[in-house]
Amino acid sequence: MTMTDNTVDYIAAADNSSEGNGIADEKYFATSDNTEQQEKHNISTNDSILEALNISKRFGDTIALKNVTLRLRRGTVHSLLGENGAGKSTLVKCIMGYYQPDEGQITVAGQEAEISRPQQAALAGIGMVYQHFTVIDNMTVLENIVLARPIIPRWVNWRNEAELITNKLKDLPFSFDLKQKVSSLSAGEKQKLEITKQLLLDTKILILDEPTSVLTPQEADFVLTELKRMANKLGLTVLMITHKFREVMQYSDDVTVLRKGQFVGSCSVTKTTPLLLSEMMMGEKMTVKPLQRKAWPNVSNKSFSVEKLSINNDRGLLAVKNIDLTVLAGEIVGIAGISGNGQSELVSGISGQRAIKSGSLAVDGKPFSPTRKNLQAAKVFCLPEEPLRNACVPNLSVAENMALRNFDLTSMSSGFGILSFSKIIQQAKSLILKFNVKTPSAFEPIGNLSGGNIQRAVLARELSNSVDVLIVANPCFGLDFSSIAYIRQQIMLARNDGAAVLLVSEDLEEVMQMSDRFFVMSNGEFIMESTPENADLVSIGQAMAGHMQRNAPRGEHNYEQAT
Ligand SMILES: Nc1ncnc2c1ncn2[C@@H]1O[C@H](COP(=O)(O)OP(=O)(O)OP(=O)(O)O)[C@@H](O)[C@H]1O
Repeated sequence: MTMTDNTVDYIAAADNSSEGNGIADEKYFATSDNTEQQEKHNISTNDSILEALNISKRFGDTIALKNVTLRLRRGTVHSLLGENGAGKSTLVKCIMGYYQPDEGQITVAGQEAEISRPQQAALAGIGMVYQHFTVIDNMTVLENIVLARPIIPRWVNWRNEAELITNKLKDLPFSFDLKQKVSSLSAGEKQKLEITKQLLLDTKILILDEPTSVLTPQEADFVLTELKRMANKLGLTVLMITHKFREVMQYSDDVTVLRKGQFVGSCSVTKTTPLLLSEMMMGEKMTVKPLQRKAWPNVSNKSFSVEKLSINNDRGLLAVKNIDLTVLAGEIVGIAGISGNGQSELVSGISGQRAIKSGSLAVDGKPFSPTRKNLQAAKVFCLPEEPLRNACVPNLSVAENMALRNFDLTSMSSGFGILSFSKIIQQAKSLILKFNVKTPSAFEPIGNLSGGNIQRAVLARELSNSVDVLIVANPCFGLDFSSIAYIRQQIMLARNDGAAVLLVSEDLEEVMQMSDRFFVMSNGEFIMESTPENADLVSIGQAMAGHMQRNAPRGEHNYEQAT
């Protein structure tokens, strides 16, 4: 086994090293004897609770997984790392029975497991918490818990169920009022309910897809501490897809890295560092350029403002309550907050996707109505959250999606109002190159791209013209660190070029890093305004969790006692 001095003891995948696939690197791929290496480096194969062995999966021409092996030790937290498109979701979907691997084998507790449906995974003791909530808002906590079972009885004795579940909850870390409607839970509570649903199913192997993305920093620490305790003390096994090195280093026992659909390495976290992990993910040393924030740019671009704005949610209830906001040209104004506090209604309202109940918008001081035509004329662009759902047509090609903003302009016509497909393809090819979108071709349906590449494609479309106002919502949700660095860089460049940028984000770190000033939004209102230099994470976390009195004077934080 060849190791450089500063290289952690990576464990090699069975056969990858000999295939000359472009990933193999001596320091990561040292031997073909996987078992021997694992035992040598203290990741004993004897206590494996789940093994996904030599898994391959192809979608048409795309090789999503090639000969990937993952071993989970009983009673550990195991992180699965990889760039966007590395194959993490495909691997866990193969384990959960959503996909059938083309090759390979899954074993649970040493026995080969036939998992062709998620229900079979549940019966084998494997449960998953997805990146987006699966709880049903209109039902109670109790109803959601019972409905999560793989087999639901025709007749449910709700009184007995309530008693049974109340008793079981005493042994679990999160508590709930079983009669409470899920719609009234915060995002953090919903996430705890998703985890609890699985734990109550007697799940032995819990798979989590970016479990902390909707949590405040304090909630994230609490949830991960509890899961690690349950793993190390009670024998639960946790597999966590994450892009956050802090979570890997602080809360995981082992880590496996995938790159371009292939196994790169697996080791105990005590034997690695974030730098080495990033190198394993990227296949090269990553140098993330620090964000270059220009001193207030001297620009003549337009500002964006809203006055006394109120917007209803889908149920007709007031979600945005009478807010005032001005974003000047050349500044990034952040809006921090836990999801479900009016941010998505705000973004959809000001970008013309939802009716405004009352109040007004202005660009450069002039009244503004966000119709498609006006957005184009005023150079207002938007990167909404979940771009696949909110800014794309999944079955249309990457090229067609990239042309959604300008297909009806004369510049994209071949004359007589006829669409020019060659111009659409030409535009896409140049944007794919410029924004480094990884896609088999411009003709690929955009829905087949990985999350990060969909995000890049939409950003490419929105930033391809000169921008006066840019509205972005959770731009880096679910992205790997290099895509995050890239997208933040692009947003900062737009600001430096004079765009007025409104950045709505549930990622506090992002708001603090990017904003010139920011608000915290809770229950439809701005309850705090500050600059990143003048605020601390703990106070903002408390404000986000709603433990701050509304309408506190600027810069003064009046907290109710945190519960
Ligand atoms: N249903 C599908 N049809 C076609 N291609 C797919 C499909 N699902 C995934 N892929 C492709 O397989 C590869 C792996 O995707 P996957 O979603 O597993 O990556 P990931 O590591 O989970 O990425 P992300 O972090 O962005 O979620 C990507 O190239 C993706 O475009």
